[in-house]
Amino acid sequence: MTTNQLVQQIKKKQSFLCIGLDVDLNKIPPHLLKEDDPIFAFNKAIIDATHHLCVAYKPNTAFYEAYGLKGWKSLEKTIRYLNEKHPEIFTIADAKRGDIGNTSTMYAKAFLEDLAFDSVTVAPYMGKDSVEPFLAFKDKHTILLALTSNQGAFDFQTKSIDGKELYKQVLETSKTWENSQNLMYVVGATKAEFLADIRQIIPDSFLLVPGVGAQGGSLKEVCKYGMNTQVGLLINSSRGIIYASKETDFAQAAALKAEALKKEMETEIKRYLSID
Ligand SMILES: O=c1ccn([C@@H]2O[C@H](COP(=O)(O)O)[C@@H](O)[C@H]2O)c(=O)[nH]1
Repeated sequence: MTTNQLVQQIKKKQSFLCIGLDVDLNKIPPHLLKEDDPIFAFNKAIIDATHHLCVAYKPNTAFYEAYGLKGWKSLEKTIRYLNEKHPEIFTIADAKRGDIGNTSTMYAKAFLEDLAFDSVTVAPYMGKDSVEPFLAFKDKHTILLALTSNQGAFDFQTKSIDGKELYKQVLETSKTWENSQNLMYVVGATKAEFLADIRQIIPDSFLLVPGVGAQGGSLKEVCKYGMNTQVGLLINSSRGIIYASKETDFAQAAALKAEALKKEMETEIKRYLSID
């Protein structure tokens, strides 16, 4: 999917919501455990109930890898279902990969070619040759960890080296890489106050922003400092949406949570932009 197609979806739906499909068998409604593939049954119900409210889905691959081959099959069924039924929706494999060049090429093939996700999250710390293999895929996106939502982000990412914070060096240096137009960046909603500085360096890039909902980040603050003329934000919520109920109404309950966030997004779009 091109960035332009993503922007068109945001305008059409007046939403920049990304729903995280982080499926934990201990948290899903017990009646689903009788299904052949409880993870896929859960995801399908959530997707069917929420697809009109969001522009992206983000399965975190850890929640599938934890269940071995079965989990990988559930991930594959989920992405195939999304690509077949809702090809207009942007898909993110939150896998946080990155390795020496030839290994990164294999990771990129796995997520962008075989599973056919639109994007994959990548850690920047092995540098240019570990990220460029992902960037080589046309109309696919590499979402680089810039400033993460967790407390540990302050251990390294905000530390100054030669007078500049490491996360800023990641942003600046990555702009010089081949096919850098295919880059997006992860910035945690819990770090909204950093967004003004971040926008000075990457005014036009899309940001994937996890951390609203369960981690307590503020959607309003993220929009205040992070929205650009094309919106430029995909705000993710996982647990805050998908685990709204453990009963048979779980998908409807998830849709209500998603709708509440989407309404807030509509307000923010109206506040800062006049897109239609
Ligand atoms: O900085 C980061 C990078 C990734 N994540 C991931 O996003 C979701 C957040 O889930 P919630 O349940 O809405 O808290 C999850 O998959 C994380 O691994 C992040 O939180 N922060």
